[in-house]
Formats: sequence, structure tokens, C-alpha cells
Amino acid sequence: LHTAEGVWPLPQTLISSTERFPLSPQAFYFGYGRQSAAQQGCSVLDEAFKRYFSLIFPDYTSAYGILRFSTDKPFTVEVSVDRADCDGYPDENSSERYNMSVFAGRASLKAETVWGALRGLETLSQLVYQDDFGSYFVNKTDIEDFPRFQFRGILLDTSRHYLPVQAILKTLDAMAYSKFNVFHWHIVDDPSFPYQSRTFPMLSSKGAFHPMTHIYTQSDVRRVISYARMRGIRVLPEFDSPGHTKSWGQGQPDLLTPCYKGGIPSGTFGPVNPALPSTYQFMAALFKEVSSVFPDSYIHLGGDEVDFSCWKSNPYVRAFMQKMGFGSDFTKLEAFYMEKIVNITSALNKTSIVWQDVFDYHERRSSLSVVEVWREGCYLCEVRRVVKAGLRVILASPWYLDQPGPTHNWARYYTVWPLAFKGTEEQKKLVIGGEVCMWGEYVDATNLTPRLWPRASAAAERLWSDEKQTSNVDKAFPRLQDFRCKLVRRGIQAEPLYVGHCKQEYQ
Ligand SMILES: CC(=O)N[C@H]1NC[C@H](CO)[C@H](O)[C@@H]1O
Repeated sequence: LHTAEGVWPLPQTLISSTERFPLSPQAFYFGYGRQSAAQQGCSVLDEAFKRYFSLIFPDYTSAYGILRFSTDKPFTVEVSVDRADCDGYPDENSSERYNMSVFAGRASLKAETVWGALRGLETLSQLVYQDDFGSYFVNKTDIEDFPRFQFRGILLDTSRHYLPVQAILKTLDAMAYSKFNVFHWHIVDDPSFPYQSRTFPMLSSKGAFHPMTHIYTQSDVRRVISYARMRGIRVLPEFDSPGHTKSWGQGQPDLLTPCYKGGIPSGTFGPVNPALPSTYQFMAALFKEVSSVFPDSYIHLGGDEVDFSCWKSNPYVRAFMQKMGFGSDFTKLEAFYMEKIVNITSALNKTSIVWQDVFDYHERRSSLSVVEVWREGCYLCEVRRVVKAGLRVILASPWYLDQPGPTHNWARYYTVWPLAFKGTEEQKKLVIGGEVCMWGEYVDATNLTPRLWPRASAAAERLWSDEKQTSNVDKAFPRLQDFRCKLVRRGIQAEPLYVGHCKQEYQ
């Protein structure tokens, strides 16, 4: 697989030939085109040139190299971008389009933005191959490429199990190899609160599994955001409420609803208490901090799986319901609460994403922006309902990779057709992309990587490539096997798809 067929995800249009050019590491250069708006000193690309040199020539060390690679005909990769957004962040509108031509002695990579250039460098790194003697080659190739969907995410859950920062950075590396561009950080939940808030330090000192070893300091968070930016990956933080907030109550007394039994508090707590003004003051202060720590203009507010029984048992909440005219319809209370939080974050210039439960409960859906569809069943029916309401959709349902089941069944994540519902072109445009969810109930740093890769890469091709060219599982299988060996060579412990071998096995 030495042609562009060997690139995963498959580029939109590619023309490659059997003509090939030898490469020698000590005569291989990255440079900026004269017309490029970005030039030397562009942080994202300078870093990428170094990173991709090592990825393209993994066994090259200067001493070793000189002995072996004699053909020192120089090969230059000339990168040109229209916009020098070198010090900015990728966002939901960033163009990732690139065009690349590879011919004798030279490759020309052109893109609108540095983010598109990063995608082209990843493709180039997958086009280079070694013959059985270890010599490097690249075939003559012409590629025009761009993503089918703008939002291509991976969710990690760092509450059910704590993930060391190194595991998160490793996942960001692997994401870039498959051209994912959003890291959805489900950072806190019921069991633990590892985010160290400077406004409310008690949240992690009381709510983390351990206040010193199982936390993310502000510098840890900044490191993840910076590492992701260098790879053209957005970091989308999720602070899920009003449910999934048990750990919040440890550090913030009075935040959660006291459940009642027989007319008196039972000592257990439920979702965030929607009846207290102090709740919204706390939330406003927390989201004010979160909005300044995470630069992305989107924020995920959760809103999934709210159990109403505790709210029902609490006389003060019931009285609040009467006062608000909600009667005994608790979905109105959840909608009221979510609308308040959406308003808090939009006042902070953030666009919110919520799980589909919020949409399902809501009448006044106009206050919502993006809905993430995650429930099983006819998920395209749900997608259709959401786009008919004029809202944008992220599809996660078919890609819950944390779920047990025939884990080797990568085809199950490949044969997904996100737009296979009755709708207008306008409505289909509202499907902005999809997301692979790796929830943490049974996952920590010991099994995260093999459970995520290469199965998530099956979704990556669905989200990046042209559907017509990538709808045949039998044609994809050898390509994904080949790509899995590239991941292994790059130090990603991607599990095997079936019987076979890699030239270089993991060790
Ligand atoms: C939106 C959502 O998925 N909520 C919960 N659903 C089941 C998941 C495990 O597969 C997690 O527990 C997650 O917190």
C-alpha cells in the first residue's frame, strides 16, 4: 500500500502513480513557500516540521543515517498557507483543506490555514514508505483533500477513572494521526472532580479521588490545550449538570438537592438544586473561570440522565415548582435549569452543546444551539427531529466504544451513514459531525489506547472521507490493517484487527 490508498482517512481526491522517488533523511527538508503568509517562526508549523521529520524517518539518527542513506539528492517539502494564524486556536470554522503534489525532489503543500497544512503533513507522513532494505521512498502523488464533517471528536471521561496527563497527550497524538480535530474533555462527573478550580479549590480538594495525585492543575490544563493546539485539535470542556454532579457536593455544600424520605432529609443528595439562587451564583462563577481557562468558543453543559426522584422528594423544590407554575412536570424544571446555565455561558460568549436529553425535554428549543445525540435506538430519527427544529447535531450514538461487546468488530463503527435520513440539504448541513465516546467506567491508562485504537479510526474515515469511496468494508480492511501498523510503529498500542503481523511489532 504505497500509494495514497495507504492514507487513512482516505483523501477526497487522489491521483498516485507507481513512479517513486528515493528519500534520504539527511537531504530531506521542510520549508515555507515564498508566497506563504506563514514563514519561519510560525509556532505551529515549525513544531510540526520537527515532529513530522521524526515520524517520517523513525529509525534515523544522524550517525546511523550517514552510513546508510547515500542517495543524497535533496527533497524539499514546500509549505504555503494563505493565512498566518500561527498563534491562534483552531475553531469550528477553521478550514482544514489542503492540496499536495509530490514529484521528483519536491512536494508542494498548499493550504488556507496552518490547520490544513497540519492535515497535509499527516498525509505526507503516511505516503512515505520503506523497502525491505530500509530505504525510504515516496510515490508521485496529487491530492486535493478536505473533511466531509467539520466536527470530528473523541470524548475522554477523566472522572470515572483519572487519566494521567501523559495518557491524554498520547491520545492527542493518535487523534492527529486520524485527523480528529476535537478533544471533548468530560472532565468531571459523579465519582470524582479532578479539575482544580482556582475560584473553588474545595471542589477538587474534597471531590477528587485524591487531592494531590488525581487532579488537573491549571498548568496541566494549559499543557493539554497547548499540546492539542499544536496538532490542530480543539479542546471542548464539559462540566455536566444538573445530574452527574455527586462529586461537586463534596466541595460545595448546599449545591446538591437533599433527598427526603418520610418528610425529613434522608442524608443522600441528588442533582444540583435548581430552586436556590445560590446555585446560579455558584454556576456563574465557575463557568466564568472555565470560560477563561478554555479558549474554545464552545462549551459542553451536559444535561444528560437527570433522575427526578430526589427533586420530587424535596418539599422546597416542590414549592418552587408550584411558584414557577410547573405543576408536577419535572421536565419543565430541568429545562428551566438548563436554560439558566445556557444563558450564563452565552453571556460569557460561549456557544453551548448539550446532550439530547435537554432537547427532548425542552419546548423552547430556540435557546439551544448544538445537540449531541447519544442514545441507542433509531438515532437518525432523533437527528431528524433536532435538525427539523433548526438546531445543529453531533452524532455519538453509533460510536460508544466504551461499551462491551464484540470489541473486534471495527466494521460496526465504519458502516455508519450519518445523513441517511429524510431531510432537505439545509437540514443535512446541520449535522456538523460526530464523536467517539470512551467513557471511563471500565477504562483507565492501562487499557485506554488499545480500546480506542484502531476502532476509533474507523469512525475517523467516516467523518473525514467521501462516503461513496469508503463504503466497502472489504476494501477498507487491508488499509486499516496497514494504518494500524503505522500507529504501532509510532508507539500507539493499537489493538490488532485480526490475524496478521506488522513489519515492526510493538515492544
Ligand atoms: C451522555 C451519556 O452517555 N451519559 C452516560 N451514559 C452512559 C455512559 C457509559 O456508556 C456514561 O455513563 C455516561 O456518563
